Amino acid sequence: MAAQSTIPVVVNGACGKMGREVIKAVTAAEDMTLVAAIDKNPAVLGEDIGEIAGCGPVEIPVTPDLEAALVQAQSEGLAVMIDFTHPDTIYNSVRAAIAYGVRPVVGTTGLTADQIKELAEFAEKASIGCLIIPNFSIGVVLMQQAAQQAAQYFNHVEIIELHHNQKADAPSGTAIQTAQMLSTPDKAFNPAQVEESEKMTGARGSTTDDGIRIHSVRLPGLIAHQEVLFGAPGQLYTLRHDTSDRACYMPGVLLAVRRVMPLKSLIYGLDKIL
Ligand SMILES: NC(=O)C1=CN([C@@H]2O[C@H](COP(=O)(O)OP(=O)(O)OC[C@H]3O[C@@H](n4cnc5c(N)ncnc54)[C@H](OP(=O)(O)O)[C@@H]3O)[C@@H](O)[C@H]2O)C=CC1
Ligand SMILES: O=C(O)C1=N[C@H](C(=O)O)C[C@H](O)C1
Repeated sequence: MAAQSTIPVVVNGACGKMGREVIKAVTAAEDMTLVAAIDKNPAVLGEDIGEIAGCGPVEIPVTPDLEAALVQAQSEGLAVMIDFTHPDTIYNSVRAAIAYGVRPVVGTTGLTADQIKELAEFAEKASIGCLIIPNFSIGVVLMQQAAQQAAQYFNHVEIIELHHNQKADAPSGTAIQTAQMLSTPDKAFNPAQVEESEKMTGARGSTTDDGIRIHSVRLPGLIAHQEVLFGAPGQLYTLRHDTSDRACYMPGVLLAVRRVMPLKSLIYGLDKIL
């Protein structure tokens, strides 16, 4: 069989904040062909997704029918579904893509650890690559790696994530992944110094099994930001990442589309494919 010239791509959640950036990036990528743009907003169904994304007409109408798009993509070669939708629907969409032989590249956050495990088993059985990437920006990977290093030397750490107030899930996928990356067997963070009592529920944030605190802020005016604060007697070490434009995620998204093609199982995190 002749090698395919471009990667057929389905974008799920195409009309959303991330979806519109992805449409611009995919249509500009020479090695990818946009096959379908899926969204559920009735007001935009049938409209040209290029017009909605602001990159000019691309003659792909917005449709709500993910399954038909997966069938079409699969018929055009080894295909990829990029998903930026909603925590409530992402599990079923990933299962559907794998069932149709289409490789999922998942930016949508909010999957539970159990769901990720099940999807990994499903992808493994189907021998289909799948990437779940809580954050596609290189700056966040570097912040997480610096935090991982610092966690070897500090016993006290709290994460503050700050996002726009349209965000459905809390804490952010990035904060959860960051906390996971700091975990090592046998280490409990933030050993209590006094007996604390919360006078308002949630004042001290949520706590991971190994004691890392995560605090979530939601405000208009924010995009996506995270601080990792390490404390020790006499010093504070603060790492911070700020997103000022969602374009920052696109190099990571396009890299993930290329990297998922030869995979036969699920990988979690951009750091694993750089
Ligand atoms: N991994 C990463 O680097 C990043 C991840 N994200 C994550 O991506 C997700 C989307 O974020 P964002 O773009 O800001 O959100 P938006 O709400 O702006 O966009 C989501 C889009 O998906 C549509 N949608 C929701 N459910 C479905 C469905 N079942 N089928 C088809 N379309 C659907 C929405 O339609 P409607 O408006 O009608 O609901 C909307 O158009 C979130 O989970 C967010 O946390 C965001 C930024 C970066
Ligand atoms: O909803 C967002 O905006 C973002 N979601 C991701 C997350 O939950 O970590 C990635 C980034 O923080 C932007």
